[in-house]
Amino acid sequence: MWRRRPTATSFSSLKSSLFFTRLHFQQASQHSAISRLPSVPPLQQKDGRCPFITFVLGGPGSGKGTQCTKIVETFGFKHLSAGDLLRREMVSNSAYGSMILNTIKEGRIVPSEVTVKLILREMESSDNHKFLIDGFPRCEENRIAFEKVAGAEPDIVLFFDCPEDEMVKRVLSRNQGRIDDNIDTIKKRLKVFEALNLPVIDYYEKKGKVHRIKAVGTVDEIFEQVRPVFKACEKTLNRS
Ligand SMILES: Nc1ncnc2c1ncn2[C@@H]1O[C@H](COP(=O)(O)OP(=O)(O)OP(=O)(O)O)[C@@H](O)[C@H]1O
Ligand SMILES: Nc1ccn([C@@H]2O[C@H](COP(=O)(O)O)[C@@H](O)[C@H]2O)c(=O)n1
Repeated sequence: MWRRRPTATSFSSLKSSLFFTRLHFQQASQHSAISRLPSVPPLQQKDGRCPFITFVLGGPGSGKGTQCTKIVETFGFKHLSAGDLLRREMVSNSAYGSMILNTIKEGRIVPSEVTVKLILREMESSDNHKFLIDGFPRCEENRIAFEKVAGAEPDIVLFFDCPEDEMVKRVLSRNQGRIDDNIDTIKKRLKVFEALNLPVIDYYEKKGKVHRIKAVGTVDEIFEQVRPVFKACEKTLNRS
């Protein structure tokens, strides 16, 4: 369970949904607008612990979800896939349902207000303090909104670096009935990844937080690059 200090800002106190939606469509002006949001004190768990946050990034089909499953098994993290949370919200009779459906179909990015709220709700209801936040932040708006609202930065960022042709091949053979696993949407998702997600990776690279994983080879071979990243921060993982 999580507790926020009394001064922490919640979404309800952040201007309005319209504010975030407008930001989504006005990438150029978003940074100055979001940067005016008040910062909040860092989230702390009920037992006084701070969460260990890993952002898991990479293009569509780069293998993020597959590797997260192995990290959960080996290191006991809680896996939060932003895409899964949005798909669950989409089919839950939520007011956001049709907006999420259309956005995913088009390979675009759902406004941060929605996604950050879903992620924080999961974090707040978890007893775990180690989180893999998979497929988030997808753009600078996501990143800034999370950092402002959660009052936290990731401890580390994993970037699964995979050639485009391999990502396309994997997505097209995933066969899970996803509405965005078709060639037209994949092309759009790849463009969005390059234009909006790579700048986030660059941002964290400059802060020395990115661990770049060459995401080719078998699942086990790739995991052998991932394992030492978490081994190296075992002390921090068990911090109190
Ligand atoms: N190393 C690998 N070699 C071959 N196939 C893989 C590998 N890793 C994952 N896959 C397969 O590729 C597909 C995409 O993997 P996964 O769902 O983990 O990617 P993702 O990055 O989470 O994708 P998305 O962002 O689209 O949700 C899955 O069918 C998965 O089984
Ligand atoms: N932060 C995010 C994450 C995802 N989306 C939308 O969901 C789609 C599927 O995401 P996966 O991570 O499961 O591939 C993605 O293409 C986006 O439309 C989002 O908006 N914001």
